[in-house]
Amino acid sequence: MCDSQRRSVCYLQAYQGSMSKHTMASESVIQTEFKFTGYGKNYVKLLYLRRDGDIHFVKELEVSTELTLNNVKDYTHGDNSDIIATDSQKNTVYVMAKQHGVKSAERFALLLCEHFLRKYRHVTRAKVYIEEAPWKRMEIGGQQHVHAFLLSHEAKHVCEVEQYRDERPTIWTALSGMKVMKTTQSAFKNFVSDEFRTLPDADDRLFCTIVQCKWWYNTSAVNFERAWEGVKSIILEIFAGPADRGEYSPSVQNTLYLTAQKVLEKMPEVEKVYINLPNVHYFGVDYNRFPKIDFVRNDDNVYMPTDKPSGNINATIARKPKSRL
Ligand SMILES: O=c1[nH]c(=O)c2[nH]c(=O)[nH]c2[nH]1
Repeated sequence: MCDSQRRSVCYLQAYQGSMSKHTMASESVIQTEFKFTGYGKNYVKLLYLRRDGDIHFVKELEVSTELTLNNVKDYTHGDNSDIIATDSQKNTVYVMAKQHGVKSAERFALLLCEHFLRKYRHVTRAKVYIEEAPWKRMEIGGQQHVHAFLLSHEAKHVCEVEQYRDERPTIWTALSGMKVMKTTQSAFKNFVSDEFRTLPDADDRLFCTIVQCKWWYNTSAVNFERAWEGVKSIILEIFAGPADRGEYSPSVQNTLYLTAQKVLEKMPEVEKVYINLPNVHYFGVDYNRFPKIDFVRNDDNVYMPTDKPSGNINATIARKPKSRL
């Protein structure tokens, strides 16, 4: 059981323990223990528009809320008197967006958690998960448009804030669905050579992946928008290397590690990073299988793109605690 679950069980057990015997609905049937409860509204859709003169800013979000209460009488006794309806949670999202604006998904999630904990004393935990639609300002004639936007499918930005009463919030952000490819400067060789191996050593191969990266902050004093763009740039720079010559990768594993290391080096506000780099395979077509065709000899290559199976390579890497010496 993780720390946060343990905390919740304590809250719930404290309440169960304080209930008088004759109110324990389940007593005559079976003894039960609540491990966890949570309820909220999923995917509340919201478009926030801010006008700064002629220049407009948009944030389109899907917000999911979840609350845990200091009692379980709604579950055990059908007593709804402490329930903050999921409908009211949805309304809260719209009210807070209008009152405070949406500066970033993370800031808005922090604001909502704080609000739920401050307003309702019987809420012991609040969690807000947000997915952001990737609107980008249009560029027309090389100039940024003041009020026209294009939905970019480059990468998805999601985040989650979870906060227990009297504790600091835990905040993570993720970037996902970013498909990248390089056509050289990737190799894979010298791996286990036994009776199961058919894959030859590759000195020069094509490397394609769909990046998923999730990172945990150690503070809320962060420019979240800039941090997300910062992680994205690091991922691209490590993957691609310098524009004129690239960077050699001996394996997906090594590229993944170098990326995580750079994120932790460049961003002191990040404590831990998870990266998943599926190895999306492109198999070369074997033209020796067409002996009757006289092929033009050239250096061009033809591949068969495959979506499944893909290699699954991931790691979670954290900052090492400083030794006290
Ligand atoms: O970079 C790679 N890592 C692997 O673990 C692996 N396994 C495989 O078949 N191809 C690759 N490529």
